[in-house]
Amino acid sequence: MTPQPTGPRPDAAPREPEATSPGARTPFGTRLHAALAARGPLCAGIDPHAGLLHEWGLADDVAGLERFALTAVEALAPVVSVVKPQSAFYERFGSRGVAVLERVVAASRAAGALVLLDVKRGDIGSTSQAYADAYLDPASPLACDAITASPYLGFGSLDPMFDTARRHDAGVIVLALTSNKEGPEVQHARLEGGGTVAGRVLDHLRELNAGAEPLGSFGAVVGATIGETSERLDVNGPLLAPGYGAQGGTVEDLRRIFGVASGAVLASSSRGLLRAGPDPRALADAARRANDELAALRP
Ligand SMILES: O=c1ccn([C@@H]2O[C@H](COP(=O)(O)O)[C@@H](O)[C@H]2O)c(=O)[nH]1
Repeated sequence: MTPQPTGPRPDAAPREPEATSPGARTPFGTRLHAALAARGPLCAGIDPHAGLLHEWGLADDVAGLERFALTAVEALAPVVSVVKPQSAFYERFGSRGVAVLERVVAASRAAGALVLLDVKRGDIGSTSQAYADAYLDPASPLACDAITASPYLGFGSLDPMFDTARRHDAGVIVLALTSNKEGPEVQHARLEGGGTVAGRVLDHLRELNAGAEPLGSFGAVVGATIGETSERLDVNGPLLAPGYGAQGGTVEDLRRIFGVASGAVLASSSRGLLRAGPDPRALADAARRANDELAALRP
């Protein structure tokens, strides 16, 4: 199958208000706050699963990947506040897959969406710096607005990412209470001084975001599927909620879990949304419907 051009189609749906302020020195949290108000809380995951390529009538190869990902971007990036490509689905095709990811990032930003790259990086500090240079420095070919990070080498090992993000007005969203059933084994573990591992991550994020207005740039991943939690989720930063859609999380779950912090929620759906394709209009309509139902989260 021949990859299609990514420019706007003459019959494309009208674009929602601009989510970003290109070129402006504006912190990620401020840009996200404006994007949520302009376009709503839906974060569109662009995850080219082999099964989805098949459902769309595409081959599970680089040409299929490119067609799938760029069609999804063309349909969704003009509509949603944030696009979240999951890096693994591009990396599985090696350097040519990563080249497609670079185009996904560039085309999404050109269409006015913020790009949160889901890479869940975390390592010793010196390597964390290299990850920060790869994803958060505008000079890098894979520079994004924000990335996901894993704190399990110790929260402080992510400092180079936070410092680099501050320098370049980018964001870092850290795993706290993930949507998968295996997460609690580590995240609910109790610390010697009291509290849980997840609670400590949330405390660190609250400290990093102290005084930031209207929203800090350092956020937490808290799944829409976690059920009940007694953790304080108000970190004055973005709350990325994967698990909405295909994993079973609903708007009601989000309201119950996040309560007063619901205004900072970015509800992420990948498969649930992408199954509306390959028709770009059907994809864009599915995103609008999701944003309409998620409007119940706004204060
Ligand atoms: O706790 C987490 C953290 C990240 N994810 C990622 O979000 C999407 C979910 O995809 P769906 O198709 O909407 O289930 C995927 O990229 C995961 O890697 C998560 O699910 N849970």
